Amino acid sequence: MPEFPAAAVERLLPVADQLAEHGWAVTQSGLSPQVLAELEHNCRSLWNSEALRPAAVGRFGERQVLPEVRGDHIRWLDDCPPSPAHSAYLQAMAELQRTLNRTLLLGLDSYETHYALYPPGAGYRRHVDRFKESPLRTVSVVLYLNSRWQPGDGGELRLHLPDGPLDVEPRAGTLAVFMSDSIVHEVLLARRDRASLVGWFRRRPDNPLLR
Ligand SMILES: O=C(O)CCC(=O)C(=O)O
Ligand SMILES: [Fe+2]
Repeated sequence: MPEFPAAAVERLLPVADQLAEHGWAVTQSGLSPQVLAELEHNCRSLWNSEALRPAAVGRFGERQVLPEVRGDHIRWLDDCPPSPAHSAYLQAMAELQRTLNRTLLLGLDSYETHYALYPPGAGYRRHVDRFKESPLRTVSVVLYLNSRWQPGDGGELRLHLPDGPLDVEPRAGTLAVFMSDSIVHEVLLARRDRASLVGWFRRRPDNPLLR
């Protein structure tokens, strides 16, 4: 099995520690400015070419588009053409997955991810990410792609923590990581188009130890 660069693992250990202790961590992704610029460009081009679809809430038969609850537009990365930036992003997420599995024994075994764009006026009301009917999402990850974000642009991620709310600015390169089953969060209304890649590490469906 190929080893990941020691530097990446070293950088991610504090993220694993913080996640274990508090259920959330905010860090820098470690992706180069070129990769971040390409990912931002891809997300905005998909939006401009109407290749993003309004995101739904609920599962299975109950899926509904409710823009007042959730106003982002998405496209799964699996439905996008491969590119060097996508590979770099997925490699960085694989490093994170490996570090979390090694240090916290979370049994993460797959990663699902989509681009998301919140146009002005869009947000996502308070929720947790794990579905009741399909409890596989274990760790949520959001990579922000807004190179020109400024205070006043809105679209902060608000984590509702025991000590009170914590807002994360959606600046390019910032990575928010949190437990999918327990951290209540919301996206505050965006005032400018807000681009991101959102993903979930899932545990395997048939792990007998977790039944
Ligand atoms: O983009 C964010 O900051 C969070 C998005 C989110 O909560 C979700 O897609 O479930
Ligand atoms: Fe969420």
